[in-house]
Amino acid sequence: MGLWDSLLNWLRSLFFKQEMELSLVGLQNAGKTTLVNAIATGGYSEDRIPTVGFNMRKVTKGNVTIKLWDLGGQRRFRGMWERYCRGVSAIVYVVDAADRDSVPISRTELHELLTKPSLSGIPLLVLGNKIDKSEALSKQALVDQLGLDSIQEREVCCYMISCKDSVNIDAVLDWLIKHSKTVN
Ligand SMILES: Nc1nc2c(ncn2[C@@H]2O[C@H](COP(=O)(O)OP(=O)(O)OP(=O)(O)O)[C@@H](O)[C@H]2O)c(=O)[nH]1
Ligand SMILES: [Mg+2]
Repeated sequence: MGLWDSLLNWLRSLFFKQEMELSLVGLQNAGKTTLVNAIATGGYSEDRIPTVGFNMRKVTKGNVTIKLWDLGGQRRFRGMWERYCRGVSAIVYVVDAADRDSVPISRTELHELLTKPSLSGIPLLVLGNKIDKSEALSKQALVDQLGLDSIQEREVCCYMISCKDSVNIDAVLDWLIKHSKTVN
């Protein structure tokens, strides 16, 4: 980026602050918390520490502040997904694309969530994670198996990512930032 562009960006950031609130949902072990870490610090860990209830993280990227609700994906926590998805700028639904047996359950939970009237119209970003694994589904297979084409009256986008190898994390951030709201 040239000096002139940097200066413009800096001036812009003084006047326009963007803010957004997001919820990350999806089954346990999909990689939601790992994604939050990838976005926040670029770090990756093999540790598996299930989220109990939820965690809130604030991440600032340029002049955009992102408030992330990282929700627990185990069955006992799924009932509270709706509450934490209300009023967010976007719902991010993470799927383990390499765990083929779990995809039908993931589909059911996603469509169940989207029937809630309180969440109507909220943009949906579906992320097929763990594409570094050889058994991961292709994007088209995931889109078909999740029934994404049948979702109406909201914007739906799908990316295949790997938190482990940092594949497409930039594209996710770009999408998120495009969906943030200017607050002043
Ligand atoms: N191979 C591979 N493993 C990953 C990737 N992303 C996450 N994992 C692993 O998947 C496991 C679960 O990740 P978490 O981020 O804890 O999953 P979660 O969706 O937050 O799970 P809950 O909090 O229980 O809902 C961890 O062992 C991660 O290291 C990836 O892109 N590739
Ligand atoms: Mg978690």
